Order: sequence, then C-alpha cells, then structure tokens
Amino acid sequence: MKANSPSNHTFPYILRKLMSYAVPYRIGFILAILLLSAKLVMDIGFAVVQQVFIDTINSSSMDSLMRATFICATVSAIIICCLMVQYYFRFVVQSRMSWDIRAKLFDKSQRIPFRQVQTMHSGDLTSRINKDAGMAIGMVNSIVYDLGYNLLLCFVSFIYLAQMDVWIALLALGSGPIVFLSGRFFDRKLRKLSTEIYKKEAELRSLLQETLQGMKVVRAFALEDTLLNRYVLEREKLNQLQRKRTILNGLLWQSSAFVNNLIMVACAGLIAMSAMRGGTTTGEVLAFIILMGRVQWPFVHMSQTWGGVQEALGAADRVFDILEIPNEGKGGLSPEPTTFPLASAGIFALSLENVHYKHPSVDGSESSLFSGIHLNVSPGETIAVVGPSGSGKTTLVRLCCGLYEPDIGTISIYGKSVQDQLEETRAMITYVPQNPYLFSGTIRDNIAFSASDTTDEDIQEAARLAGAEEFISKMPAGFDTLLGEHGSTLSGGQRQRIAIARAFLRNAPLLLLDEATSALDNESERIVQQSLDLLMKDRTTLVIAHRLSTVREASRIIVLDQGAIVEEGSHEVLLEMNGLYAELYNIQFSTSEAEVKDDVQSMLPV
Ligand SMILES: Nc1ncnc2c1ncn2[C@@H]1O[C@H](COP(=O)(O)OP(=O)(O)OP(=O)(O)O)[C@@H](O)[C@H]1O
Repeated sequence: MKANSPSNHTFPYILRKLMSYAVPYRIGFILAILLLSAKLVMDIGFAVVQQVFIDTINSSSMDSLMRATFICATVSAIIICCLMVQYYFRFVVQSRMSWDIRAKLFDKSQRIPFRQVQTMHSGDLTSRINKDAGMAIGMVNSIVYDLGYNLLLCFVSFIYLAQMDVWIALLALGSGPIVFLSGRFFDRKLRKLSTEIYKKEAELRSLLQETLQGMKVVRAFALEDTLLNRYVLEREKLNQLQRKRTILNGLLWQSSAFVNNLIMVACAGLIAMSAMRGGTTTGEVLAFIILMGRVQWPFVHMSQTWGGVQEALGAADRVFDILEIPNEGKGGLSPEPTTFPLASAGIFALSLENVHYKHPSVDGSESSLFSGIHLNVSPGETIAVVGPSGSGKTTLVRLCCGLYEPDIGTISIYGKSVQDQLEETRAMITYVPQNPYLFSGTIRDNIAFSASDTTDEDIQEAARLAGAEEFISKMPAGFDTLLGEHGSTLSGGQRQRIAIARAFLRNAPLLLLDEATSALDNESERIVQQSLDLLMKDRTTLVIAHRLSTVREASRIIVLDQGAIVEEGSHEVLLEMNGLYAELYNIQFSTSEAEVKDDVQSMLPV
C-alpha cells in the first residue's frame, strides 16, 4: 500500500507543494527575506570594517578613527534590531506553516478510506503528523532563508572581491561548484537511510503506544520483560541506522570542507604574492581573505545543508504519501443527522444490491468476503444479523456505514447511494458499536458530540432515555464529570449507556447496532437492553444480535456464513428449517430460553 511504502516525490514537486503553505503568510515571509539584507550588511561589513580600521591605523588619523567607530556602532545597533524582527517573522511564519500542514494531515487522517486506515498504525500516523510535517516545513525555511541567503552573500562578496582582483575572485567562485558537488555522492544514500529511520521511529512509537494501551494485559500476563526485550531490540536497530547516518553526514561535511580548504589556501597564496609585489594594502589583503571565505562558504554550507535537505525529503515523502490519498466517498463529512423522510413508496430504508467486497490485509494481499449479496430492508423493520464468528457481520455493518466501499455493487440508504452521497447518507445513520469509544473530556461533551446545537435539556433527556441519568446524577460533578482516557473511569454498562444516549441525541432514522457480548451484571444488562429497545422503536434497525430476545423480536433474521446470506426468516421459521440458525440457536441461545420468557416481558419499552 502506498502510504506504507514511501514513494520518492521529486524535489521541485515537494518544494512547490510546501511553498504553497507560505502563501497565507506571504507578507511575513517576504519581510523575513527582505530583513536578511541586514545580515548581508553585517557579513560584508565585517570585512570592510577590518579593512577600514587597519588602513586608518596605518594613516594615523584620529578623526577618521572616531568617525569609523561611531558609524560602526550605529550601523550594528540598527542591524541587531532588524535581525531580531527578522527572527520573529521567520519563527512565526514557520510555526504557522507547520500547524497548517499538521492540521491538514490531521483532517486527512479523518477522511482517508477506513479500509486503508486499518492497514496503518496510529503510531505511524502520529509520527507523520507531529515529526515529519515539522521537518518538511523546516526544510523549506532552511532552503529559502539559509541557502538563499548564502547564495546572495556569495554574489555580493564576489562583486566586492572582483574589484580587487578579478582573476582570483573568479577562481574562488568557479571552485564553489566543485565544493558543492564533492558532497553529492552521499545524497541518495542519505535520503534512503533517513526514510528508513523515520519508519523505524514510527514503529517504535507504535510499539510504545500499544504497550501503554494494553497495560492491563501486559501486567496480567507478566509480559513486561518480553516487551522490554522487544523494545530494546527495535531501539538497537534504530541506533544502527542512526549510526550509519552520522557516519554519512560526517563524510559529507568533511569532504566538502577539505576541498574548500585546499582552494582557500591556493587563493590566499596568490593574493599574498600580489601584496608582496606591492599592488595591495594590508587591509585589502585581510578583507580579501575574509570575503573569499564568504564566496566559498555558501558552497560549503549548501553542500552540508543539502544533506539535511535529503533527510527532510524522506520526511516530506511520508507526509505527501498521506496527503495524496483520495478522501473516502465523493463528498465531505457531515456529523449532522437528518430526521427526514422516510417512507415513500417503494424506497427501502437500506438496500444492498449485488455487493462484493474484499478485505485488504496489512501485507497488501486481499481475500474475498462478500461475493454478490442482496438485502432490502423496509422502513421500520428490525433485521437481526446472526452467524458464526468471522462470517462477516461487522463487515456488513461497516459497509452500510460507508466505512468500507464495495468493490462491486451498490448500497443505498433511503434511495441514496452511500458511495456517491456519503455525507447525506451518513447523516441518516446512527452506529452504536459493541465497544463504544469515549473521548477524554466531560460526560456532557461525550454525549453532545454526536449532534450540534444541543441544549442541556436535550442532553439530559437523551441520558434519561438511555438509562444513564441516574448514575450520572450520583457523580460528584454530574454531567461535568471528567472521564479518563477512553472512558476508563466508567463501568462497561455505563459506557454503553453513554453511547446509547449519543444515539438518542443524534436521532437518525437508521440504526446500526452491534450488541455488546461483554458480560454485564443482571441489573446493568436489563437497563441497557431496555434503553436499546426504546432506541430501536420506530426506527429501522440492523442489529448484530447476541441476545435471544433481540432475535425473537426482530422482524426478520438473516443468517450469514462465510460472507453469504444462507438463511432468512423469522425465528420460528428458521428453527423449523433446522439449518445453521437452528445449530447456532442450540449452541448460543437455548440455555437462555428458559430465562427469556421472563426477560422479554421485563425488556419491553417503557
Ligand atoms: N480489516 C480487515 N482486514 C482483513 N481482513 C479482515 C478485516 N476485518 C475482518 N477481516 C476478516 O473478514 C472476515 C469477517 O470478519 P468480521 O469481523 O466481519 O466477522 P464477524 O462475523 O463480525 O465476526 P465476530 O462475530 O467474531 O465479530 C474474517 O475472516 C476476518 O478475519
């Protein structure tokens, strides 16, 4: 998959794309460039000042010395002020560009097809958003400000130098490209190595994240040492790669510095010979040697920072691999549910026509799951989906939500194609997964996030309908109680009730529900089931059923096996068929048959 194996974008392409992030801040960006002229004055002035002072000393003129000192002090005060402003603009522009590209990556990570997200690790995505994006923007700034400035310095120094001795100035300038090219031998290796390093860093981050998230399992199974060994092993692989990069960087830096030194010595010898013949003053010789360094330095600097650019290109590749993934569906996302329409003649609430679907796997292979399934659900129906583990129940629900896109066939909700009108169709769905995800924040925020423009009364009413009001009111801060990460400070039943409250608040006409299998105590289970029954009332529901009461109450049961609908009908009809449903019933449900008679009564909507 593209995002997992970085592609090599061309340098001009990356530069153009990254520079587009500077457009909104063009004024600050250009000001920061213009203010660099103060630095230019300082760098060139340093050589000129030395020349003036030495020649003034030789002429023994006190007035000239005082004037030169005053001018130097005033100019350097102005330069320092300009440089402070320049630094401010550069910093502000760079950090805003970094935040913009990070925001774009963050937004993109919410919009790329879910099928593709599943093959990536969240640690890897985090690394691209936090680290790689910052490095890529840092590179643009380094190219524009550092490399650009050095080229300008080279040009101005050359003009100044040429006035003294045009041939030696040409020799100094002409040798610059040799210095630059002496480091290019390492570019490709450096970029490849940097990409490997960023990938390895992301893997380490993922490992760390997984270990922290799975802390309960790690401790329960005493896996601390195993995981530490794995971490150390991976860290060592990263160390090796970083060592190789340090050696390469050292070779790159020293090779260009060596070539530069040779050329400098040759030029200094030539100008010294000219001075011995009496054609040049001592001050001019000094200024010449300093300015010669200024002509040469940009090439040394470019050669060395070009190595940094190669490293950052590796990071930029990883950033653009994500930004270039097309969004899921054909529109944007809308969290707004819709309560309209619904039954008009002949329109199904949910319809699957000839749906084929293959899951991609992390290694890029694909295995066919659905090969042409059909299902029509009329408004108001409750469809219970049952089937053995791995038969495709969750995948079916995710296809209906538009999280996965069928390879062939169409899925429509109230007559609108999910693929073509993702935004509109999602607005008609509420999905309640088996293990609801709660965000850090207050209970109020966790309920309210499913709909906008909600009042406190709406939230309280939703919590009441979900059977959550009682436990929330017993908490010290009520609806303002802060939840731990993933709602870890709530029990399983309480988390489910928060998720059901969200669904009430969202109030969408089609409910996709994955009943929880996790064991709740009798009381919690009774409340959750009551709330779910109430939620399903008057809605069209597709439910992955794990409870006998749900299947018995359903308008229709569909039985999935290896991605195919193998049986369909009511509980009684399917039992009579004595097929897979009857088999599943005997394994899963029959033990609770005795209890259900009582339960069904107690679980009816209030
Ligand atoms: N993201 C995925 N990538 C690759 N294969 C997947 C992916 N998700 C599910 N599968 C495979 O697709 C098949 C159906 O999985 P699915 O989760 O839909 O089954 P299920 O009926 O919901 O199972 P269970 O009852 O155990 O939750 C399984 O063989 C599973 O291994």
